[in-house]
Amino acid sequence: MQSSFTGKEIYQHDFDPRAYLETYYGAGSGVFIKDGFLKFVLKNLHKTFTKGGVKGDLLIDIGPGPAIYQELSACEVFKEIIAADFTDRNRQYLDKWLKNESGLFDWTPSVKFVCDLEGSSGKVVEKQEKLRRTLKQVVKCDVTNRNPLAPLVLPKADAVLTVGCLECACKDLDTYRQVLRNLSSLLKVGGHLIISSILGSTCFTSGSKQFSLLTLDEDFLRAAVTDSGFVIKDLELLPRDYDKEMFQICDHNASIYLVACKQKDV
Ligand SMILES: C[S@@+](CC[C@H](N)C(=O)[O-])C[C@H]1O[C@@H](n2cnc3c(N)ncnc32)[C@H](O)[C@@H]1O
Repeated sequence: MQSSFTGKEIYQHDFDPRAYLETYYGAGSGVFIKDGFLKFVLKNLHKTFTKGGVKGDLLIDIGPGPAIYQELSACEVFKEIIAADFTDRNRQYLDKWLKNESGLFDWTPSVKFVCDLEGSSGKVVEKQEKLRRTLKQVVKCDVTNRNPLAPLVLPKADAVLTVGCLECACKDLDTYRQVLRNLSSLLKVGGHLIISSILGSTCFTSGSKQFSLLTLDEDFLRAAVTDSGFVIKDLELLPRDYDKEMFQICDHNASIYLVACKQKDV
């Protein structure tokens, strides 16, 4: 299995958006459907953007890949969402979704799940149109840059959301700590950082290609987020029985979801 770091250029060249979505989110057979990760993240995002009180003008979604599920709850409480990913193909895929082009991956099951959580079952079409109105821009991003969105300079955001990206983008724990500071620079003081990551794995497979994962654990994340000038407001763990075909496992087979509030720049 892959052991060396597969950086951003490998994503640019080898990461196939559709293959990734089918493998991990495909109805019934998707890895994240079967192991409960998708519902874990959707339930926590719903909690964060309702009872959790996280809302505002701007949310930046860092490393969305071709996925939109992670924005379905946020689009009810943010005026604007900006999606920011490194690869051209992922951004192009999101742009196609925004244009409601035919033949794209069908997110209906995830949209329905979120509508059910919101007590608005049957509003699947309206929910997707709401997200299409709220997701205003899809921009290039490299989280290892001090300004991850350079050359774009945005107003400070009320929230930065990142799911399953940082463990892919960082070659080591020091880089991860620096990336947290980079993401913090995008946020207002009092703004929220929302991270969901896979713990305890070194590699995943998508479209027959292997991509490295920085091996993370709860203790490291708690310390790194706190040391980056945040106070952790919510932290949930999902013990998972990873699909051994798709992931190379170390230990701590779990996923984490955390919400932290920015106290200061560091
Ligand atoms: C496993 S995918 C996560 C996709 C999605 N967030 C999800 O929840 O399934 C990892 C993403 O990280 C992005 N990525 C890798 N290196 C990056 C970097 N240096 N800066 C920004 N994004 C990066 C890739 O383009 C890819 O879209």
